[in-house]
Amino acid sequence: MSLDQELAAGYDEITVFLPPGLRLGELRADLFAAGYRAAPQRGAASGEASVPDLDPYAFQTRPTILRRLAAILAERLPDRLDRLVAASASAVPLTTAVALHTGLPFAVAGETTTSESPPLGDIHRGERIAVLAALTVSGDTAVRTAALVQAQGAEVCGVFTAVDRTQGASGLLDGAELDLHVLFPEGSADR
Ligand SMILES: O=C(O)c1cc(=O)[nH]c(=O)n1[C@@H]1O[C@H](COP(=O)(O)O)[C@@H](O)[C@H]1O
Repeated sequence: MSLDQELAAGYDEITVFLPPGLRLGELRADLFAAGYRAAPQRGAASGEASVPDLDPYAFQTRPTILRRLAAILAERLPDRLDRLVAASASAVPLTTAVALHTGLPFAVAGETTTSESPPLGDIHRGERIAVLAALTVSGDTAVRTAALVQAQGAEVCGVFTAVDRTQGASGLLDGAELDLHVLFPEGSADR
């Protein structure tokens, strides 16, 4: 059975009959299988040990994955949150899904976002905000987004990412005094 057939046949609802560990394990396998599939191999041309790219759109554009991801991430958000902010365009599908799941409004930061051109959508002074990413690598995008949110006078209550490629984001966010919450830290076993 192909990945497409398996995902189409599989349930995508959270069910009380599935233990949480199994639920997470199945989502992890589906997410990485979809994310690596179409992605090019970094370093392959230069002869270095190749590391596959992970395409955040490939796993977020499957409703069976996105719906479960949003439900699980929503459970991990802190209480008394006022808003979500997507750290980049590639975090918009996940942020939209979590917003629908929780009822929280959201704003979007993009590559062109600067202090003169703040994230799209409302952000109000004093709000408690979670920054959402589909994927963190160096953590730079998340840190820049958090700084822009803070520049609007809002409080960043953590950065939540579906996947961290374990290539430095936790150190960078630590240095910026931001809490990084990772659903799936990428390991060699995921490839
Ligand atoms: O830029 C990357 O290194 C990257 C590698 C990869 O495998 N997949 C991938 O999506 N990216 C990009 O990495 C961004 C986040 O990178 P950092 O800002 O370094 O955390 C994402 O928004 C993607 O645009």
